[in-house]
Amino acid sequence: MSTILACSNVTKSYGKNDAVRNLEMKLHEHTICGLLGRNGAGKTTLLNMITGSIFPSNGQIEIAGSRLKKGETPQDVCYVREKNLFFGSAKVMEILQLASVFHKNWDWPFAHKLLTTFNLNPNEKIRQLSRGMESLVGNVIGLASRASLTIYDEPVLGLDVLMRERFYRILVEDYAEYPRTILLSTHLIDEIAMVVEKVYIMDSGSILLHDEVDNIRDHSHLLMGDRESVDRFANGKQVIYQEPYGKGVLAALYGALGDADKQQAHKLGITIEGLPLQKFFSYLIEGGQRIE
Ligand SMILES: Nc1ncnc2c1ncn2[C@@H]1O[C@H](COP(=O)(O)OP(=O)(O)OP(=O)(O)O)[C@@H](O)[C@H]1O
Repeated sequence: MSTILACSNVTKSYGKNDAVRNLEMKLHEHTICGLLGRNGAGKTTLLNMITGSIFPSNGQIEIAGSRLKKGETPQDVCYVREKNLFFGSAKVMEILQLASVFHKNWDWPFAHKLLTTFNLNPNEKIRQLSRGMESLVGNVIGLASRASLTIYDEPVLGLDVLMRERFYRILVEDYAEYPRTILLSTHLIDEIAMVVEKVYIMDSGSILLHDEVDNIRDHSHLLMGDRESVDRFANGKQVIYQEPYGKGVLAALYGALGDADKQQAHKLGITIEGLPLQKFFSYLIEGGQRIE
């Protein structure tokens, strides 16, 4: 599988603060990925660098094998920002017409169909739209562009549950027909767990963990039991977080557990549960461990 995006040792500093620090990241062609991180983790800064809006203080970014130069906007990349930069006085259709010029794979019949699906009036002015409707205009552009690399920063912000589900469904269906690389940055983790194949978890400007969602699901476990038993069981395993729980302890563990482990846990009176992605994310961030 070829690499569409490679960030090597990327840092972006603002004064003494690094918004992104020594970040390494590779995205392969034809995957849907999630970028997760709490407020201020550096996600938007990273996306702005990948899409050429700002330039790294250090390191390099390659898109489809070409090193991104200062002031350059990468070709065949579509960036749907959290805060769109659309002109308020422009009509929805005018915004789409402008976007279509920049994307060689733009699909007009699909764009028209999406306007209907998302209940958007092409003649309405941007300033007359609700927050959710404005997000949807960005999402129509992201979908209809069919760019080799499409990046969404909080694409479902302000959308009701019906529209969120509709957006995710169309994204997955269209991706199946027109495979490309899609990166979704969001705080709504459990929602995208159904959509993405791989996640990148970011904290304090760098990637704490990247893995397939299925791997994370198989490898993340929540243990509950008395402290001594949990400590014994967890010895030699990767504990990402621990806290007191009633009279005992609760521990989040990352790694494969076989039948022998499960039998041992049973003997020790330890209960083991799976962890939803959102919970795994919280424990990983709280524990602050990097997983290689
Ligand atoms: N132009 C700027 N000047 C100074 N500091 C900045 C600037 N842009 C971002 N930062 C800082 O860099 C850090 C990362 O910000 P960034 O917006 O990338 O985070 P984020 O992960 O996108 O957060 P959120 O989820 O809240 O949108 C923050 O501490 C922020 O204050």
